[in-house]
Amino acid sequence: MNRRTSCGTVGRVIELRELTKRYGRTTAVDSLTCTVRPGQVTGFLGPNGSGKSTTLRMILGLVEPTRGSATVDGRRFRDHHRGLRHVGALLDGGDVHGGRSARSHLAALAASNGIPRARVDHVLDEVGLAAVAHRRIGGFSLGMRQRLGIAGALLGDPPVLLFDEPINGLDPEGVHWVRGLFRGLAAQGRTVLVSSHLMTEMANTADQLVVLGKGRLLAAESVTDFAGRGARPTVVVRSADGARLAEALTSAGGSVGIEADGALAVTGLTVTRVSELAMDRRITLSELTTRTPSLEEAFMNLTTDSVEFLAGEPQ
Ligand SMILES: Nc1ncnc2c1ncn2[C@@H]1O[C@H](COP(=O)(O)OP(=O)(O)OP(=O)(O)O)[C@@H](O)[C@H]1O
Repeated sequence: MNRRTSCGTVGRVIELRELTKRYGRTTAVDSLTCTVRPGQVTGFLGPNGSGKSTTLRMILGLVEPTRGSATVDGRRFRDHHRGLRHVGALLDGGDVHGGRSARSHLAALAASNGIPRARVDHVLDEVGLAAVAHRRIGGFSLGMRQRLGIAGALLGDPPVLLFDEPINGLDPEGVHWVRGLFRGLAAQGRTVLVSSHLMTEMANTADQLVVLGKGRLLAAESVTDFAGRGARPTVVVRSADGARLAEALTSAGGSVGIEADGALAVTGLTVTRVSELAMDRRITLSELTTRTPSLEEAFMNLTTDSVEFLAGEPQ
């Protein structure tokens, strides 16, 4: 990657304090308090409609909070006077003038933000659009528009970067590229906040997670801690004497479910305890393993109660 490590790039802390936005009777963001730190990629996760975009817009001063505050480096975005040179953002990749070329779009953005023109070709190169820089944006694929939006965010070489659903429309090569880009930006000491409604997209990219459900903070912790807390490991145990085993496990305080293939799925007891209980009763086991929930399962467990519409639910 051909990036300057310039700009005295000391990343900046984003602080959200009791941040709240109401639209009529809808509370889009509800008393959100959290800190997003430099030098790491923070995944901003939540189901559709959980308030991610509204939060990003409040950080950028595009939406006025009903209550609370969103600051970068201790000040509101609009008090920084450095615009795109302070915080770069991809909000909606499709939201550009289709009649312009990629280069003229970025040149106009550079001019209105006091950014040197040389940055335009630099970022076009960085996002892989140099060869199509002269083409009209109207003919761009969704993936190319996303890349252009990312170029716009990088244009001011800012210490703070916000990306709203940046992976939408990117092909697998694009997804791989964008992950490396985010990690590289964080390694340079920048603050990188990336929203997504899919945990799988964040699992290999983010160091930290901020998880929202119906506008409320559900979790703010490292990916590793999140993976460990989502649900307790399940002990999977199999025996020809399943009914007697299930009874022993239940009376010892375990919760026992029966899998489609007849194995027992036990929570609330360690694998050692399950083994002891079987031995005490001389029950022979044909399988004894533990299953740790995937990040995706942990995310689903945490957010299921806060999705706006569940499949199959009457609307
Ligand atoms: N301008 C608006 N007027 C009224 N309601 C709004 C407005 N913007 C957002 N909302 C509502 O606020 C809630 C949060 O929306 P928001 O777009 O911030 O969520 P999100 O997590 O970004 O969702 P998605 O992943 O679908 O983009 C939703 O219920 C949405 O309908």
